[in-house]
Amino acid sequence: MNVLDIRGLTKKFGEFIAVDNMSLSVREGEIFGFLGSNGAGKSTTINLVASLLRPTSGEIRILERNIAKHRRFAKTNLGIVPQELAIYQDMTALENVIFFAGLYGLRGEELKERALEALQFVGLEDKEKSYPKNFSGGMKRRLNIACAIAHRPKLIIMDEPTVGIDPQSRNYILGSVRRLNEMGCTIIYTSHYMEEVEEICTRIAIVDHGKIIADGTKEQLIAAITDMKNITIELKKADPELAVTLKQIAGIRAISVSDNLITISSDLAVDNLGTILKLLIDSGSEIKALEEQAPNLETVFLTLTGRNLRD
Ligand SMILES: Nc1ncnc2c1ncn2[C@@H]1O[C@H](COP(=O)(O)OP(=O)(O)OP(=O)(O)O)[C@@H](O)[C@H]1O
Repeated sequence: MNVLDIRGLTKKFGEFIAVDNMSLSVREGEIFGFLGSNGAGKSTTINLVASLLRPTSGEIRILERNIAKHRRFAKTNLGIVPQELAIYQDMTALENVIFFAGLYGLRGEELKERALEALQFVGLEDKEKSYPKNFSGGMKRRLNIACAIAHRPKLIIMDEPTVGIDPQSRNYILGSVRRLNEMGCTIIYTSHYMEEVEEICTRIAIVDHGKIIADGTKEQLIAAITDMKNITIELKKADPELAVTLKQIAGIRAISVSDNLITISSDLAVDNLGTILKLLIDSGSEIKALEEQAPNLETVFLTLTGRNLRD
């Protein structure tokens, strides 16, 4: 069964098209990765699924029911972990979870039990009476998750839940995504961290300019570009202008320069390493490391969008 179906979804802000005739299905039991660089349209799509925005056109179905016609059904079956923390600083951890779970229709003892269970799930059971203003970034993120899952939704959408937190909390959150999935939840996970998506997602969609430009398992996505290679070059100092000159070299399909790292997606069949090296040396660049690898998910993203995920 499909937990989510998006058909021909478009969202315009004035003349600007943020989501462009998007179609997508997420099946029960998947951990579905939604990958896209800044402004690709991920949060707008999520806000449309959450009914926080109205589509310009198109249809969204949750568990095969149109969300515009079955608002209550959609709400009770969906849990959203928003990108921006949505918690009240002047309410205790438990009060926060009770407040949000209450919005989904839970009441009385059941509400309190589920709220305590959700706090336990994210490892904050001993913090029920504490105020989030005293929490670390990672604890606030975990509380944010507890608020979204206490009503036991079938579909949970997490919008970059690991941004700016310590590695321990990050691992805790990734572990909880897996446990939620094992308990029967379908998860949509958006992230800027390719390695997280590679680690936990069973299927991945790449979003660019409001469209899904590729969709499949990690292996399927990589198999589509086996004729490519990935070249990474670490320089003492990388000038973004280098991308423009490197782009002229035969075989190079896409380049990204971030910090001191140049990532190149190139045709496997073209032997261009010598030309690349000569150009870098002629430009006065100091090369610290150079590596040629088989394509990975980063290469797929770079080849298809022409950008690095974090550009
Ligand atoms: N309310 C709005 N009014 C006008 N433009 C908007 C509005 N909301 C989003 N946009 C634009 O729509 C595009 C898609 O934004 P969106 O937030 O969906 O991207 P995203 O993929 O979630 O990016 P990020 O990773 O930065 O969150 C952006 O260009 C953004 O500026």
